[in-house]
Amino acid sequence: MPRTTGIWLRAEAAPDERRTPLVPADAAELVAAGVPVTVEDAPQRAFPAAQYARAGCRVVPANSWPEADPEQTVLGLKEPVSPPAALTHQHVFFGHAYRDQRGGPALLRRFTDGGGTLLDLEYLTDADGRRVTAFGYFAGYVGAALAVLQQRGELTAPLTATTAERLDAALRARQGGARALVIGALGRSGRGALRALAVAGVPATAWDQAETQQLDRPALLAHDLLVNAVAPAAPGPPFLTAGDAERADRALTVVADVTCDVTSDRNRLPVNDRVTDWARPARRLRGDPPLDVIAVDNLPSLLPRESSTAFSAGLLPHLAALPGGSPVWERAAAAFRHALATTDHP
Ligand SMILES: NC(=O)c1ccc[n+]([C@@H]2O[C@H](COP(=O)([O-])OP(=O)(O)OC[C@H]3O[C@@H](n4cnc5c(N)ncnc54)[C@H](O)[C@@H]3O)[C@@H](O)[C@H]2O)c1
Repeated sequence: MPRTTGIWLRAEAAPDERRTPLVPADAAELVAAGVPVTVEDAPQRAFPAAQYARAGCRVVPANSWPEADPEQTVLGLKEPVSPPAALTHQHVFFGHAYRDQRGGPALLRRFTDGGGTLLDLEYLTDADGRRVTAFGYFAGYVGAALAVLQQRGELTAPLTATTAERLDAALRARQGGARALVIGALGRSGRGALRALAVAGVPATAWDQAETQQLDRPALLAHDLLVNAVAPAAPGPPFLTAGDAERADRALTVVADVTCDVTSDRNRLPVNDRVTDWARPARRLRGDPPLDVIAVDNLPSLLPRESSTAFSAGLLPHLAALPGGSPVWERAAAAFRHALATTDHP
């Protein structure tokens, strides 16, 4: 059963990663509950170290986590950079290592070399298998917002981190002017997308699994915007084909691919085969009529404060339970053990 004597919040390695899995207000709650919290100073984090200090956390230099007491749990969002290669602690972060993902075996090797444990944030689930916390809502919200702005000719590059207040204001500045379809509308990203479209005054059709069993292609192509927010469990027929893209009578001009499964066999939008980025968020696939795709794979990072606050709120009760262990953490540990046993990681 995973346990801990305290939480050590790492600085993120990526210089443009401003999000955090634990915000100062929630760190204060952990401290008040008797869980010691150590926070690495990270200038790019959307929440200054001083706020953590006021919350009762000990602030230490960035990248000092290898010196953490062995019983501490090291918390972050993405894989810690070397050195050290061998990971000895109990770590909590998104490993993206259990489903044949690139870099997965190398990460698992770091754990077997050091004897540490990964409690992967993606595998923190309740008894029904639902994730206890995720960034999906803000991914969908930002993805749909970018699609609306692109369709209005108002999307400016490069993208920079912003706030929901500013993004809402940009969406409200003009109302309507398009019709949108959200696929995966019942999920976290889908709900976020519907909210952005409501703020923009853009009428939205909501489809989920029931509506894509027999895809109504003409209905799909009659929408100006398409937001793909599905989390496909298996490969399946495309939502949009090259033939659809060639049609001169389509209304569809902007696709926001929140799912971003671009290189996987589950990609339901095979007309696009690559992600876009903050420098060039929209890529033109066809010219006349235009068809643009937005496939940014780190959308929640554009709203670092809001997405961190929501994510941290979901994680807080589980961090509070970690010192004594809980079924959520045990399931994450079991997923790690299963990955170690079934993944070749020479
Ligand atoms: N681009 C980014 O920055 C970013 C960030 C976070 C998540 N994501 C991705 O967004 C996707 C959605 O994440 P989520 O948290 O909203 O997942 P979720 O599980 O909350 O929701 C997924 C929804 O898709 C629906 N769905 C699955 N297959 C479908 C199909 N064939 N047709 C119609 N609907 C279908 C499900 O019923 C569910 O309602 C995931 O692939 C996730 O990895 C992307």
